Amino acid sequence: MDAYDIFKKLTKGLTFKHRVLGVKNNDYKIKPMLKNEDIKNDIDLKRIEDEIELKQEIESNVSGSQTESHASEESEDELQILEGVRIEKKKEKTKKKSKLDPEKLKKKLELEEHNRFRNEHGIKVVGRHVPCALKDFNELVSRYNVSKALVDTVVQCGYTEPTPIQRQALPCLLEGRQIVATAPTGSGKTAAFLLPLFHILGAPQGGPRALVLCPTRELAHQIYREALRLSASTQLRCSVVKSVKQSKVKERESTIRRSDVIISTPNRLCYLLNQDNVGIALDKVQWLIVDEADKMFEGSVEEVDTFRQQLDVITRACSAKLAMFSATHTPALAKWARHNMRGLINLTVGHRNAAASSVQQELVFCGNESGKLLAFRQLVQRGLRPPVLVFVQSKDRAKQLFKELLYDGINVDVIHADRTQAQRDNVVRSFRVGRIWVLICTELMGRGMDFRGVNLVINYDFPPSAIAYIHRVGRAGRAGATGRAVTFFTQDDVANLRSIASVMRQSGCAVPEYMLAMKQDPNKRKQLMKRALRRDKISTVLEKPDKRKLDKETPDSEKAKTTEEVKSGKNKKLRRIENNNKEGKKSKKQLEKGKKIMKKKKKPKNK
Ligand SMILES: Nc1ncnc2c1ncn2[C@@H]1O[C@H](COP(=O)(O)OP(=O)(O)OP(=O)(O)O)[C@@H](O)[C@H]1O
Repeated sequence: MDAYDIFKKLTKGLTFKHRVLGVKNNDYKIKPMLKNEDIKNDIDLKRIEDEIELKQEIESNVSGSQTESHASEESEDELQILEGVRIEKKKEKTKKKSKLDPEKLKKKLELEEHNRFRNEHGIKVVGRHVPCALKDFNELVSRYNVSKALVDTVVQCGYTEPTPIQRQALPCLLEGRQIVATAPTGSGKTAAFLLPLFHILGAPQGGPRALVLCPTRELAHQIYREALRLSASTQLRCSVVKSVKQSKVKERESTIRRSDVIISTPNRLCYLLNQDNVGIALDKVQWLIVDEADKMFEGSVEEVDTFRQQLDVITRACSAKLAMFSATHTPALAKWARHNMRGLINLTVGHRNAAASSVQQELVFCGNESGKLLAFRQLVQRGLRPPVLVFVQSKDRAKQLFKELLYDGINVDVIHADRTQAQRDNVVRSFRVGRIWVLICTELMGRGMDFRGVNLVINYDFPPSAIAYIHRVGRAGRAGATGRAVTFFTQDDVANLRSIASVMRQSGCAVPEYMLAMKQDPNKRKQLMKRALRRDKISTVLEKPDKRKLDKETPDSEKAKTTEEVKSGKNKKLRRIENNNKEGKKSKKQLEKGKKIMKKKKKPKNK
């Protein structure tokens, strides 16, 4: 009888749940007390291991529960089976038993249920002790003691059930957790941050006690309108920081002091904070909400007077909790949040950095600038269903396109930074009520703007980045509606074509394979982020070609020909002057010179 046989006899009836020797989490451990030189026994132990595994497999197939009871019956702490080989019962066994504690099991099942619910709504969370998502708005009353009147107002606004971002962001903010929330365009992020504020602030006290920052004045006004709607049942005072002319500074100061919630661009608020004669204190601010948060971290750290620096000024002026919201997420935002937000919860709905799946997207190759105008007019001919948003890359191009379309018989208007605030407000209002069918705009309107019923977005100029694309096309297909986005592109736009094609593919739209396989030049893409591409003027009137562009694009042979032509043109001119001189005719310059001399001569000497 060898060692293996003895071991087999002694361990009859015993079950080894996991592999023994060298494997973690085993219930029993064989502690080799052998000297290193005893190799034979070592080999035996290996064999024993394999045998035990096999036995265990067979036993568990016959009766799973029986094996459990066998193991539990064994009360000895240690089994001396061989000289030098000892089986030790692991102390962790009692711990494992406690895992089956009914309380813990209940909690575990509940957690699994919450995760399943989140998965159903495409919600992903990263963070510690994340509050569970809301089933419906009434839960706000039962779980968080939110006033019934506030919940009723929400329902009156037509919000019958919470959107996924609202399901998860509302409990987080109501439990005082700092969050970075990323959810698709048009998915109700505004209400997701306004509602908890109204509950937390309770009765009006002034302050201000909550700040909402966003990148544009238009968006600030839109958030303000939504805040007025949702806070109708409360006495809270919400204000938007309007123009900050020197004459109005004092007026703004008192409005801010009396308000509970302030909505502003970082720029305007910083301007007021920097005024010597203005005493705005942000020390009472409890919550700082940043909408379109990733926009605040665009550009490099070295750049001056950026949103990032303005945000730093504001966060230093108040010791508030932070919540960041956007449809897109960037590494710069993630880094800042990691360093500045304690107990952070990262909350994502759907795919990060994806276009809204409710928007049907297509790419149209137009060849060149005149091709774009032609493609646009073809779209109009086929019939546009207003309201339509048309994006161009600069205010000059917005003006040019407006001039072209003005007489095309469509109600068109334009909005850009060169228009006065009153004009901009007027245009937005007219577009909302349907007086304007086609609105030409720049990146100014790309983020956050919520125009009900926009069913077509035309990217007349290719977006400078995939992030800009996601926000632009997200002006259509909002709040559960469907929409369409058409993006024109020319040979000049290939730098960003692949990334935008990937975004389209991710949201389920058809894109040609070659676009996804294209090489991308990261330097060119970075340049495009800083400075927009130079494009030919939008015009049906033939213009002189841009000489600089011509020089770049014309091949050398062609260039030589062109230079020859220019030279011969110059020579022709010279020849004409020469001929004129020969014939005794004077050039214009010569005539003017002569006139001046004559005038001098005519001046009276005795003055
Ligand atoms: N629970 C809800 N049920 C129905 N509609 C809702 C709900 N919550 C918000 N909405 C509506 O959805 C639309 C889009 O909301 P909102 O502007 O807040 O979107 P967003 O996520 O901030 O979009 P963006 O990323 O473009 O800024 C609004 O018209 C709003 O009234």
